[in-house]
Amino acid sequence: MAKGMGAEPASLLGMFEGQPQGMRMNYYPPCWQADQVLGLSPHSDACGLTILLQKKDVQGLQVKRDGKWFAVDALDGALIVNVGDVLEILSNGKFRSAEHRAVIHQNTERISVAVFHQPCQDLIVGPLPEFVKGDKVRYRSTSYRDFLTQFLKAKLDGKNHLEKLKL
Ligand SMILES: O=C(O)CCC(=O)C(=O)O
Ligand SMILES: [Fe+2]
Repeated sequence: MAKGMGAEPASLLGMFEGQPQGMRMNYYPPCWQADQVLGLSPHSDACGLTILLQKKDVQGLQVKRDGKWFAVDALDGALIVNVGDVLEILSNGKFRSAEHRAVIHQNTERISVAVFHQPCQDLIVGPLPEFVKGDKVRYRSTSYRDFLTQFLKAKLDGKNHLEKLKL
């Protein structure tokens, strides 16, 4: 990904190599009021990259693009890769974290498994010079520990937690 943006691969690799990965298993039971509730509120993930496995044939993940929600096909055995907030900050906005949510169904349960690739908790996360180059710095720097704490403390609310870091 770094190469695609004209940066050294080592610039991003160094942030995530050997660092912890978190895993969350999401279980969405059927709900008779499925059209009135969400399984998971809109958010972007507070990590570098997320790799997501969905139970085959049961759609539920939606991503927001240009203000509209789009369903992501649940293909058998396919992994979905989502850009997280840390990658958006490090790349000075060249990569955008994916705003997403999960809907549920009236008669069918759904399961997904997300693996979050995180940087070291002590890392100061801010735009990397290689990604800023002639551009202006677009995000305030913060420690990953603080960013994650704020994210976990607040209710899921789209990309608001990231907006607060924008300059
Ligand atoms: O269930 C899904 O497809 C999405 C899960 C998710 O966004 C998450 O665990 O952060
Ligand atoms: Fe997520």
